[in-house]
Amino acid sequence: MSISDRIRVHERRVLSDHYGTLSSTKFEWRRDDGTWQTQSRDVFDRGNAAAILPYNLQRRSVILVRQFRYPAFVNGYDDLLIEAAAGLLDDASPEERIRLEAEEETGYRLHDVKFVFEAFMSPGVVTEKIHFFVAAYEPEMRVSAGGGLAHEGEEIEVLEVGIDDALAMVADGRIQDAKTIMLLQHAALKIFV
Ligand SMILES: Nc1nc2c(ncn2[C@@H]2O[C@H](COP(=O)(O)OP(=O)(O)O[C@H]3O[C@H](CO)[C@@H](O)[C@H](O)[C@@H]3O)[C@@H](O)[C@H]2O)c(=O)[nH]1
Ligand SMILES: [Mg+2]
Repeated sequence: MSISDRIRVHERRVLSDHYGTLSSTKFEWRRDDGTWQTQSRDVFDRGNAAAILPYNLQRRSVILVRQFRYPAFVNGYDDLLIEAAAGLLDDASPEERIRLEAEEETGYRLHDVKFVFEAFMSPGVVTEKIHFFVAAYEPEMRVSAGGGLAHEGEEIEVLEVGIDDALAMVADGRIQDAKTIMLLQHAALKIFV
């Protein structure tokens, strides 16, 4: 099924074109009763991304990262943010990108990575879709300290956390990043059973 015959795009203006593109589009949407309604929406396009949760069943642990996020800070989160490792795809495939990103940020060179689902994270405003992965890890897969790219401003701490502690951190607000909560809940439902 396609809904493309319900949309007539009239005008798209680029408001900002820097790390991402912010545009404003005027379009008509054909409502259920058949009438055409004019709407305007601002849209931020920064490309798509991938995120991963490395897990170890024997240790009942997961690997997370911790870093400064200015948008969260400016919205009242006065601490470093705990997240699953993630990165923008640029032009790579999600699987290719997430292996590189996992190693760059966590220092773990993962073997099999498994795709679990994909999701729009803020579909009213942001075009971004995140591709989600999980991967089993062993301590000896750690080949470097990780930490991200300092020259890009990244300063990433690597955390090995018990799954029960991580879920408690979701419950009490110490973990507030959506992609991380989604992956931890997936792990609780499908991996640590
Ligand atoms: N100077 C500058 N650099 C930027 C800007 N935006 C991004 N960058 C650079 O681009 C890098 C992107 O790093 P990635 O690891 O590829 O992406 P990410 O920021 O971790 O994004 C992931 O997490 C976000 C927060 O949850 C997600 O929003 C995003 O979808 C993705 O999953 C940043 O470290 C930073 O160096 C910007 O506006 N200005
Ligand atoms: Mg990242």
